[in-house]
Amino acid sequence: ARLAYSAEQISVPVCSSLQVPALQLHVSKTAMRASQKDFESALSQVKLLKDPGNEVKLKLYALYKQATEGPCNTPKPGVFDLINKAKWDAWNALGSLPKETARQNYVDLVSGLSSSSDSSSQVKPEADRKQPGYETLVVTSEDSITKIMMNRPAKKNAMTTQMYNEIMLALKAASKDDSAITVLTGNGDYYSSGNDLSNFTDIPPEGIEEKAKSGAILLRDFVDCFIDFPKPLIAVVNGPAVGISVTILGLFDTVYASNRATFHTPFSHLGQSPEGCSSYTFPKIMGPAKAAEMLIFGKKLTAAEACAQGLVTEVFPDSTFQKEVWTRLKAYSKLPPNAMRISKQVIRNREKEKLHAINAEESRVLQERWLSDECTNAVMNFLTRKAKL
Ligand SMILES: CCCCC/C=C/C(=O)SCCNC(=O)CCNC(=O)[C@H](O)C(C)(C)COP(=O)(O)OP(=O)(O)OC[C@H]1O[C@@H](n2cnc3c(N)ncnc32)[C@H](O)[C@@H]1OP(=O)(O)O
Repeated sequence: ARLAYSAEQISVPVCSSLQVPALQLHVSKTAMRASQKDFESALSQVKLLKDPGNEVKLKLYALYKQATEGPCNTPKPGVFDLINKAKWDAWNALGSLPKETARQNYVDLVSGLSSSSDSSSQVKPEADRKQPGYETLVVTSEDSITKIMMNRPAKKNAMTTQMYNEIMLALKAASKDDSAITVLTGNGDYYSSGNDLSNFTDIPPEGIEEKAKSGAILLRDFVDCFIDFPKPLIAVVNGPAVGISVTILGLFDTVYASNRATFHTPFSHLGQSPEGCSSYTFPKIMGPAKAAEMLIFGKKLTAAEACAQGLVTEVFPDSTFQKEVWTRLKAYSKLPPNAMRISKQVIRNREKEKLHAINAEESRVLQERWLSDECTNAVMNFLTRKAKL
């Protein structure tokens, strides 16, 4: 019955009954001097507040009636007269609360609502809301949404070792913060161009084998964070996506894409092999034949194709992408967070162990691939391509 009340249904009767001239208030003279002024000012203030929701409006209604008329003195409305019954119940629940106390409680409630609406209406610029400690990301939390934005637009958000580590940190923090949902997105024209190929040039003194080994550990830890992430995880794919930024999409709960986005995993071209659990999630999502075309032959999909094949949830025109997606996400973020988290667990938990094993295997195979001539030549070709032009 509570859910059946719209804000409008409640607000009309509650607000109209608040518009009672102050002179009609039957309060004692001593109490009047101190708090009638406050009460009157609270009555004016309440009209300026943002809709505080039905529960608060019922409290306000009950306190107002108690303050002005005393204990509930009208017959109980019928069971199907839902709104009037809820109002009557709220008033009746105040029992024999003295009028003065009810008036004071009303004033306190309005004052609390005013200060919280003041602070929530002050929208800070993104720079102020930005969480500190990240160099390759911009991480912000508001409206119960933690947004992790890859922030190397000049390099098409290519993922450096530092970015992998920062994304893991941000995901771990988001899993414990009070946000309901978490979003990964990219700054600039790309979502991400995948692994930063210059990662391969940073060879430690212990040699290339050690580099491949630490790369495989990093990859495994990184993908594990996505497998284990406990809250709804949404990719807002603002532009083209390449390599690992595509493969991990199979571990997200929802993928929204701009119609400018493309999805490309050129592993064979790079002498590499699939990661991000895509060797399992892609055939499951799109069937083995379509998955093979992407993962073995590097076929690039448009956003519409990726959506038709189930990798993308919905595609939006680029001109309205941000507005439409964030409006929707803000609405989703208001859903009960525990229910969303539990639903995700029910959907994902039985696969977790399998996904961890797949991740370990893919990382092991890639570790070997990174030492191959095919991979070394492809990476060198990319890194020297401009010099050759
Ligand atoms: C440890 C975990 C490992 C996980 C294994 C992951 C595997 C993968 O992700 S495989 C996929 C790797 N990515 C690629 O192969 C993409 C390589 N990049 C490109 O093909 C192109 O840059 C492009 C198609 C993404 C964009 O082309 P274009 O519009 O022509 O722009 P530029 O090439 O001029 O790029 C601007 C700037 O950014 C640098 N850059 C872009 N992507 C990467 C990258 N993935 N790695 C390193 N650098 C990248 C590019 O070199 C340009 O830099 P400047 O020349 O200094 O301006």
